[in-house]
Formats: sequence, structure tokens, C-alpha cells
Amino acid sequence: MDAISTDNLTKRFGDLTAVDRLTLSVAAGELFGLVGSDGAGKTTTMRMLTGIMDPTEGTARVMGRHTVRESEGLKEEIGYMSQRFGLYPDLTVMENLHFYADIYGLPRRGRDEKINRLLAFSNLTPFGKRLAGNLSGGMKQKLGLACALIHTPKVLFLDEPTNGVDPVSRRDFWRILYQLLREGVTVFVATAYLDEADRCNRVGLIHRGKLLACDTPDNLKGLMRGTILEVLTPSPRQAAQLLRERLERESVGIFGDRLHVMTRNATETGTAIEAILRGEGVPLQSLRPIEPSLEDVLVSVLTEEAGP
Ligand SMILES: Nc1ncnc2c1ncn2[C@@H]1O[C@H](COP(=O)(O)OP(=O)(O)OP(=O)(O)O)[C@@H](O)[C@H]1O
Repeated sequence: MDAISTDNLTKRFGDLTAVDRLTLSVAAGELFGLVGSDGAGKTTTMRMLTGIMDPTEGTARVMGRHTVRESEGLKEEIGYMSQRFGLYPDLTVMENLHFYADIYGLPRRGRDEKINRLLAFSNLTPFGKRLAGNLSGGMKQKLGLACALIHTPKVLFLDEPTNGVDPVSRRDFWRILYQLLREGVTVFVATAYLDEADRCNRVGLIHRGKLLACDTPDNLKGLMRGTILEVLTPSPRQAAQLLRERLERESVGIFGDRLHVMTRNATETGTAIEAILRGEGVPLQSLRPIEPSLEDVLVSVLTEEAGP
């Protein structure tokens, strides 16, 4: 049985179609990433999958339960960490966990053991008595996760869980997610970070409510039509501006200190890049074709979607 399956799941707000005929399935034990920029429809999808919002059309099932007709039973099966997950800043870490244990009606017997296990699991044991409001961003995130796991859900929904969290805490958070996967939990994570998407078993690219592509990160990279040329120069911004002005069909992105130029004809574009930069006196340190990243794939899929 699939852990999650949707059939033409659609949500409209007036004239706006926030989620547009989304059909996908996620196998039990899978780590699935829903990737898209702000406003793409990730949160709305998640709200429908968790039974918080009814779809306008279409259906979804999670662990076999219909998200509208069986929303009560559904809540026992799932954990949901929303973007503004409800931690109580005036309660301690421990008290927050007890509060969620009460909400989910966890039996008294075994409750302390469960809470201690979750504290250890999320590396929060030394902070049990600290007020949640005084935790760092990364620790708040981990406490939110621990609260979402209090009733041992089979499917975990995470809406941009590491947004605004420092890179070390993000890595830590993902280590915890992998541990959950080993325990057989299915994880459905929405993210705008493409490096996080790369860690998922499968990824769905969503844009303006539509699922544009859905596959393993490697297969998605295989969708790229064309080549990425990596340009290394001490003046990436100036170079990007020049290349955007002069190259007609190619898209130019800045990735840290280097540029990615997406092209259908690597030889011709390579020669053009050299000539443009030389002509303007911009030094070129290196120019080479590279493997596309998921970010390149997203740009390429979106460019095609937008049309010529
Ligand atoms: N309750 C609502 N009423 C009207 N429009 C809404 C509502 N909720 C979301 N939208 C709109 O639906 C679209 C999709 O929003 P959604 O929050 O699902 O996107 P998202 O991919 O999760 O982005 P973000 O990361 O910014 O939350 C947006 O245009 C948003 O403005």
C-alpha cells in the first residue's frame, strides 16, 4: 500500500488555483520532497494531505485513509510540523512535550519514557528545563519535530522544516530524519532548498500548483536538455550581467562565486562566452561543462514551462 496517494487533488481560492490536479503517490518508508518556490502550492498541498483543508476537487489518501471522510483516524497516523508549528515559548522543552502528549491522549504509562527517548533522539536532553522561547532556531526546530513525533506517527509531514536555520543545525536535523526513515517512518517534506531535495528518494517539482516533474534526483537531472557550462571568474556579477545581455537563448545563473550557463550548444556558447568576457576585459579563470544540479534542472524545467 502507498503511504500517500493523491488523485487530481485541486484547491482553488476564488480565481486562484493554488494546487492544480496533483496526482502522485509516495511509497511507505520513502523520503519524498516537494520542491518549489514561495507560493508554488506546497503548504496548501500539505494542509490537504493532513486533513486540515478540504480539496476543491480530487482526493487524497494517507495510509489508506481518505483525508476528508476519515480525517479523525488520519490524525493518529500522521505527524505534521507546519511552518509556524505551535511551540509554547513560556513552557519548557519538557512541558511542551507533555502538552502534545496530552493533546494526543498518550497514556500516562510509558509517557515519560517516550518523552525521554524523543529528547535523546533530538539531542535536547540537556535542555529539558529550558523555556522553548529561549532556544536557538535549530533547537526550536528539533523540539517541533519531537512534538510532531510524540504519538509515533507512521507518516511525517514537514513544511519547510529548516527554513532560516543555520547550516550545521540543518545537517543535524537531516541526520535525525534519516534515523526516522530507518525506523520505517514515511517522510513528506516541502522545501525550497534544492540541496535538501537532493537528499530525498524522490522529488516532485511544483510550480503554480502544478506538478511539473516527479522522479528520483538522478532521473530528474537526466531530464535536462542541454549542458551546463560553469564559468569561473573573479567578477561573477559583472560577468553574469554581460552574458545575460549578450547571450540570447541561454540562461545564466549565479551560484556562489561561479556562473552556470545553460545551453543547447556547448561549443558555440563556450566560444561566445570567451569572446564576450575577453572583449570587456573580464578575466576568465575556467570554463567547463559540469553535471547539472537539481537547481539547474528546476530552472530548465521552468524555462521550458514559460515557453520561448
Ligand atoms: N487561505 C488562502 N486564501 C487565499 N489564497 C491562498 C490561501 N492560502 C494560500 N493561498 C495562495 O495560494 C498559493 C499557494 O500558496 P502556498 O502557501 O500553498 O504556497 P507554498 O509553496 O507553500 O509557499 P510558501 O512557502 O510561501 O508557503 C499562493 O498564491 C497563496 O497566496
